[in-house]
Amino acid sequence: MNIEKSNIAKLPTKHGQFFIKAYKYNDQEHLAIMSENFEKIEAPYVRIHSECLTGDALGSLKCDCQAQLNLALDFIAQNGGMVVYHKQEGRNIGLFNKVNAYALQDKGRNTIEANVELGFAQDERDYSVVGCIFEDLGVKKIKLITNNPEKIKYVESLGVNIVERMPAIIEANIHNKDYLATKKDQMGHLL
Ligand SMILES: Nc1nc2c(ncn2[C@@H]2O[C@H](COP(=O)(O)OP(=O)(O)OP(=O)(O)O)[C@@H](O)[C@H]2O)c(=O)[nH]1
Ligand SMILES: [Zn+2]
Repeated sequence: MNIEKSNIAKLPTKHGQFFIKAYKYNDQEHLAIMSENFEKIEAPYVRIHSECLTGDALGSLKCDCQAQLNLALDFIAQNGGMVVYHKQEGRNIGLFNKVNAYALQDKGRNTIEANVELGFAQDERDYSVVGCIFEDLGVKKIKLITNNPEKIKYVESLGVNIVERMPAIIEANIHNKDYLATKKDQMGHLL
């Protein structure tokens, strides 16, 4: 396992106080964003949040990422847990390719068709760093915040016990309703 771990630092945010720890893994840098009481909780809430610069930072309405991230940070600051900021932008095709995928979506392709037309699978994410982060932080039992069955499957494959699944459902808008429908109908998301 080729993983590099940073020291832990404090991160005060508008959502609450957190600690952060960075990980370098296969040329990508990821973050564990932990509530202050994280280590004392037997089954912490965990959100694995895949990077979406257009949503997370720019407030794009084409997806539900920023709202999900805000929901998770607010909830975890209050209830204890961790957000893994999984830096696999665009379901791991990268920002450049995601912009090209968006350009194809402007011409009528859905989120899956656009990926495939660019030569990618519908979802190129690899969650193995999440397993390394769980191991590093001694995570054995969690309450997982997600609608994505692939994330549930991955966490279960680690032998980590999911004692509860908390949905992360955001109200649709006119820009993301087709995207959310594709996730539900064709990607099996629990929406
Ligand atoms: N390639 C591509 N990636 C996208 C698109 N829209 C969002 N993403 C990326 O998809 C990832 C988020 O995936 P989502 O399907 O919203 O959510 P999820 O992480 O699979 O599941 P949840 O845990 O339920 O939120 C982020 O990496 C986004 O950058 C798109 O149209 N094309
Ligand atoms: Zn997004």
